[in-house]
Amino acid sequence: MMTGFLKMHGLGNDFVVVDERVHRHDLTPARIAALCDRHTGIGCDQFVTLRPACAEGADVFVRFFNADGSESGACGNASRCIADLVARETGQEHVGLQTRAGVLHATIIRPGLVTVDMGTPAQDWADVPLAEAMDTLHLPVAGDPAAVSMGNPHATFFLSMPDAMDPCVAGPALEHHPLFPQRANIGFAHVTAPDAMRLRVWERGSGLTRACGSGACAAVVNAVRRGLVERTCTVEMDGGELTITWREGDGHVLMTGPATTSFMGTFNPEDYPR
Ligand SMILES: N[C@H](CCC[C@H](N)C(=O)O)C(=O)O
Repeated sequence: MMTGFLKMHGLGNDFVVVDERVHRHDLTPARIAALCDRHTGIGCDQFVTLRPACAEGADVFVRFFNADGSESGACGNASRCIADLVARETGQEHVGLQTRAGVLHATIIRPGLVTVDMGTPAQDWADVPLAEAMDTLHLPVAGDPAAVSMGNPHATFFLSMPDAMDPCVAGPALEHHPLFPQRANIGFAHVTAPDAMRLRVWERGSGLTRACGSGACAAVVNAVRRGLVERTCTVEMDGGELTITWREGDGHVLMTGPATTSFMGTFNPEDYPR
């Protein structure tokens, strides 16, 4: 049976979205990885499935998979895209997204521009599973990263020079470093003003992407904790900008940016390995 999909992106971080709210499709991790391949599949950074929500306040249950078929608890850019999609279907201004990391609340500012409340960051290194707490001395690159979970594990390196480190060189070794038993998304940030930074992210399971929403949230939280930026900060990535606010009071992280639909298509799952 043919399976329909939507191709969407947030700042060039691109997604194949399969709607399983009516029919389940036979999507194994190997099949997802094959579909994500840019040469022999559809091609995307993340594969997203939609199922009926079963949590209070949620309109849809969203799952995020990386290009290698592994699953992630969070994906900021895809969360904006799915909120935009549900809003277009229902006319709602507020959309609840059930994810593996909890229910996220999104607000449509206008079609194609969405704020997602990414929830509260987990405390520093404590919530990013580490093999040995705080032992960052033996990392393959120089630096003193800060780690935080936004529903998925992130480490941010703060660079004194813009683009001082090539994410494609440093990223893979750090992603797979024994320090991170669940692997990690690795951000390389350079603060350019009290309210602005440049960021590139080597993503766990997907490699270098043009933008990473949860990575931008993590970078701002880590930078605020180190006194490097204000609580509202613009994050410039290769694909464009997000505005991140780490709200005082309840400590929620708000991410605002675009959500774009590229095209619709169909594929036959049986053409891909199971
Ligand atoms: N691109 C996503 C992050 C995917 C995270 C994933 N690579 C992992 O945690 O394994 C974002 O916009 O937040």
